[in-house]
Amino acid sequence: MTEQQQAQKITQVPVSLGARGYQIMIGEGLLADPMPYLADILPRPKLALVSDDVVAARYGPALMAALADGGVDVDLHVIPAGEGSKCFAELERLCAALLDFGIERSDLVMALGGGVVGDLTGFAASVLRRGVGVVQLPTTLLSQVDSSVGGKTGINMAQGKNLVGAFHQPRRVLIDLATLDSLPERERKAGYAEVVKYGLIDRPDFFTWLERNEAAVLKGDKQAQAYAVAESCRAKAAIVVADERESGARALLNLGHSFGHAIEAFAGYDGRVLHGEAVAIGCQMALDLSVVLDLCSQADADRLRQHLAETGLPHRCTDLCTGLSADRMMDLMAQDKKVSAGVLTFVLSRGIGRAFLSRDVPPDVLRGFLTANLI
Ligand SMILES: NC(=O)c1ccc[n+]([C@@H]2O[C@H](COP(=O)([O-])OP(=O)(O)OC[C@H]3O[C@@H](n4cnc5c(N)ncnc54)[C@H](O)[C@@H]3O)[C@@H](O)[C@H]2O)c1
Ligand SMILES: O=C(O)C(=O)C[C@@H](O)[C@H](O)[C@H](O)COP(=O)(O)O
Ligand SMILES: [Zn+2]
Repeated sequence: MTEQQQAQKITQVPVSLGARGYQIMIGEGLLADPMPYLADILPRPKLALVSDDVVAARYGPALMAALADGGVDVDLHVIPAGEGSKCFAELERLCAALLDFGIERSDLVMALGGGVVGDLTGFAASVLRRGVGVVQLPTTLLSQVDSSVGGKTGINMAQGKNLVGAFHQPRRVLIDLATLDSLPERERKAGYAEVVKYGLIDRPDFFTWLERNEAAVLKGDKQAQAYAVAESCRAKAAIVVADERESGARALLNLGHSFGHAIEAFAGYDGRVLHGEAVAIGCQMALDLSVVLDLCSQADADRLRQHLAETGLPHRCTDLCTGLSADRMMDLMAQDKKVSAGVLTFVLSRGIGRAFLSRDVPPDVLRGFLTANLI
């Protein structure tokens, strides 16, 4: 770590994937002076920056000025904010803009924004000239703790979330905690659901820490945010390193997502249900289903319910998604990428911090559970 990084209290989390490995750099104010964290990987003094209209307006000018001061000429492409931009039309527009910019195979594209910008830009980078580099500059809590790390990229289809995509690891992830200060409260809470997910998967002590520090994280205490973001990145990196392309353990990161993605697809990607909100509901449903299957104690499922309620996150499907029937939910869940030979691999739980994968959920039990929890 350089002297400047030490002075600025930068936390580094490595994602040790050999030739595809990279550093996650976490600190406050990194985007105000990004060159020290990028100079070693910039191929030429020209790069493409992708953002959404909200983030571009707020953070684009200062970032571009800082890069210009460092001698880097930036070409900005702006997409409309919101989940609706994870679609073929925006992908095509972005690819055309990057080709017009003159993107070369050795170039880097920078994604400045939340998971929508990161997933779309990462996917474009994975296919342009069969693969150009991408740097993630995540500006939402969700993207800082989850989507910027691990290389999953993609777009949505009417049939389901992220059904067209690729694995494409970033070259670097720069997390500026200062950007969280302008994030709307609802978005902060939604991102917090993915933080809670890591506690539920395999970090029970982290879950206990979150129970005591959730208000500090959400209200903007920088020390608490730095710890929560770094611990989340460490949790995700450990799983990604063990199973980069989800042939096994990485599916644990999908805790709550089989239910959550079905809820998002039903709602139609129009902002009515945010990804993190759907994940909060999905995590609660995963633990409640585990109780029904006699795998998890009622006390642990209730502990999660209480934590989500205290946070102000939705935790019942009916909180956000009325009219979704058990049959429709089962149809939507059939599109889950964890389905093989027609059987869905569920992420279930034996308690807080004890998630595991199961292909043994009887369809009639699932139907009964959904019927009791929907509409
Ligand atoms: N690739 C992965 O591993 C992965 C992991 C988790 C989620 N995701 C995906 O991420 C997406 C959700 O990402 P998200 O929650 O970041 O949503 P988002 O990208 O839609 O951002 C949320 C909203 O906040 C605004 N915003 C962003 N940063 C801001 C800031 N600093 N200040 C003010 N406003 C700001 C955006 O303009 C947008 O309106 C979903 O599509 C989900 O599927 C992907
Ligand atoms: O990185 C992963 O692996 C995850 O599953 C992280 C999830 O939070 C994220 O929402 C991811 O995009 C879901 O992946 P998918 O393959 O189920 O679409
Ligand atoms: Zn997610």
